[in-house]
Amino acid sequence: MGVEVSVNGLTKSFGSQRIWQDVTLTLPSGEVSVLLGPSGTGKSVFLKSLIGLLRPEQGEIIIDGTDILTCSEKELYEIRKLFGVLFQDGALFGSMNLYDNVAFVLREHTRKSESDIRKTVMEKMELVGLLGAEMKLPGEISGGMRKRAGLARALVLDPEIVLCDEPDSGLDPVRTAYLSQLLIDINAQIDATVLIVTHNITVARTVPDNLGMLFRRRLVMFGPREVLLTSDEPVVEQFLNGRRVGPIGMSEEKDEAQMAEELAMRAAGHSDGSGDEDVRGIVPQIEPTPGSPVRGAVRRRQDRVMAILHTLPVNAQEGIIESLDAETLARYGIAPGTRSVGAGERQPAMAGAPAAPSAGAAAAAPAPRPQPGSHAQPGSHAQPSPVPRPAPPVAEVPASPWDAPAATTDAAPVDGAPGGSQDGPATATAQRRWFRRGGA
Ligand SMILES: Nc1ncnc2c1ncn2[C@@H]1O[C@H](COP(=O)(O)OP(=O)(O)OP(=O)(O)O)[C@@H](O)[C@H]1O
Repeated sequence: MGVEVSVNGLTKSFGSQRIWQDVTLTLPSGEVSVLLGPSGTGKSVFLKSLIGLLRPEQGEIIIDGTDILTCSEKELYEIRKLFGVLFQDGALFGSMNLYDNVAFVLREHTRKSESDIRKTVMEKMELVGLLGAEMKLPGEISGGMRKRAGLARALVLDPEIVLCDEPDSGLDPVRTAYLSQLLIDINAQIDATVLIVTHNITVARTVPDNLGMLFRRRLVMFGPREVLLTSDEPVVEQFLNGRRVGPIGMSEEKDEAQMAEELAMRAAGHSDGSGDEDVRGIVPQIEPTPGSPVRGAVRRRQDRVMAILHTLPVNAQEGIIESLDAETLARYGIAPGTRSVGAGERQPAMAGAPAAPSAGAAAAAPAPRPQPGSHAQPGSHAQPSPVPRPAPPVAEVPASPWDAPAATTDAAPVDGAPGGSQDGPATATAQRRWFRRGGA
């Protein structure tokens, strides 16, 4: 199984240009995560930081128990061996055929014999559907095939963590759909932890187990896919719908006058650049091609998400519960007809939330609260909101730049019922007991 990547309070600047700050998230072992964000928000910088190619000035990146920002060069070298990276352009050597491009890594970094190298290269070429194209040069094949070749090369050292920088860039929607399927199939095959950076809304909606978004130098949210896909956060809503109206502007920042003008245009019937329909909502996730191994991440993620279900926004809870069959619901002690089990978005964070089954589980909750020893500071996500926004999320949920999470919410009672009715447990402890009993 792939290793967990835990990022705490990470801040990166180039000179006086702050790229992002106080980024805290965990990529759970073996799961697929997508990081979204408008152009220039530092997604590629984030990927490069994870692999130690760039050095954030603050925070921690814990991989396999090692903080790569403070470890020795030798340790970093070892940690890097865990990674396979698919760069935006495939980063293939133009003068080498695909076979040699893939073999290059093995020749450089291992002492394998040529016959062993051949075995591995052909295995990876088969995995990405390129058997028969080994002798072609990168310039002789399509963009989609180049991506596949780049992926074969990324997989050649059997990585435990796979980073993909805009795997869809330059691909048409059909090739993108094939590549999305391939990424899921590969995850099923090798059970690696995968992080994909993209702007592609379809990829974001259909591929990952977890979704996050960078905007205005902050991680707006990170958590189970259902949280972002049902979010009312204006910046998430705008991005997922690909519309002009919203906080994201052409050059990222947008002033109130422009916002007002765009709203007036929309009210007057001008298209805002999106389709008519709001595309938010939980759509089915791509499953491995029939005949592939079962994705180990699915069951692990289900256990993890169900353990934190009560902390998620109500919309996300409802979507998750709806997606489960009666037998699965029963396994988690959720009674038929239950729509949600926690006060979610209408409530502050619950005191002493139940222990998660693994470090990854807790950390993969959206924007976990800063822990002792973490560099993230309470309230550090605070930023004035330029637009009216819906009710604030729970402190454990979106680390939104629009919210100033109250440092004291940990101790606040939860006085709404699971599902938001008025007669439920009055405290977090009571709610936990209620959850264990299987709800109302
Ligand atoms: N090595 C570097 N030195 C100085 N500035 C850099 C460096 N690398 C990236 N930047 C700057 O960091 C910012 C974020 O760049 P990055 O490529 O990470 O954005 P992105 O979100 O991946 O964008 P896109 O979606 O367009 O690929 C940009 O302003 C870029 O110019």
